[in-house]
Amino acid sequence: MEIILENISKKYGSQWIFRNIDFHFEAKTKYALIGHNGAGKSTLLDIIMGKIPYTKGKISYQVNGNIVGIDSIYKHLSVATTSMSLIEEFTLEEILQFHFRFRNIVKGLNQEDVLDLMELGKEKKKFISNFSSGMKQRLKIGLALFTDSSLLIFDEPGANLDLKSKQWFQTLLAKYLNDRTLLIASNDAEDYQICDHIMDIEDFKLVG
Ligand SMILES: Nc1ncnc2c1ncn2[C@@H]1O[C@H](COP(=O)(O)OP(=O)(O)OP(=O)(O)O)[C@@H](O)[C@H]1O
Repeated sequence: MEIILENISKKYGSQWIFRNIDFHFEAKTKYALIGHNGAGKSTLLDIIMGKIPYTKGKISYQVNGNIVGIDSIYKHLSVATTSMSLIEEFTLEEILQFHFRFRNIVKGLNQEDVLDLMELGKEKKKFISNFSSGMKQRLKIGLALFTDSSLLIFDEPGANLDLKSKQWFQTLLAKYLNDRTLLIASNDAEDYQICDHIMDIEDFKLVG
């Protein structure tokens, strides 16, 4: 997916988070968004995914040269953020069944494969409410990564992951990203080592 930001500005109350931003996220390219706490990384991702409105400007999206409207962008993206919640009353098995009733699994995999790849197969009867924070993060990452989409968004994917899980994330990302566009907000270089470009949200310039 290609994402074109034209003159984008965002204000909360009287506070401008960013103003007059022009940027072109190219298709099939991997971007890291970095910047100090409160710089606006999550705000930008939330705008791109259509979760919150922007104040001024225009965003357009294209998949394989076709324009996608903001009202149907959700069909093309998959997301894992620390702020999103999981349905705690479901077991792991139920949440996968529920999620993949609405979204397709990436080609070549089935739900059992997804359980195995998340390394949570033994927990399939466990309620999400009884998952540890790291297990929940693995699940969020798995649901996003194994959903067939053309834009993958991760906001602080390394949150709550131990060293082994961070390695697990990197390995799976390298194997299953395919030619999707990737946006990762993080200040931990380990999380975004796979990225082609690093963008500093403070001035919207590529720094790597
Ligand atoms: N709903 C909101 N209402 C008012 N201000 C908000 C709201 N959400 C975010 N902000 C403000 O917008 C600014 C950017 O926040 P944002 O969460 O996008 O930063 P961030 O770069 O993701 O930070 P972090 O690295 O701490 O996650 C902050 O000043 C924050 O307080």
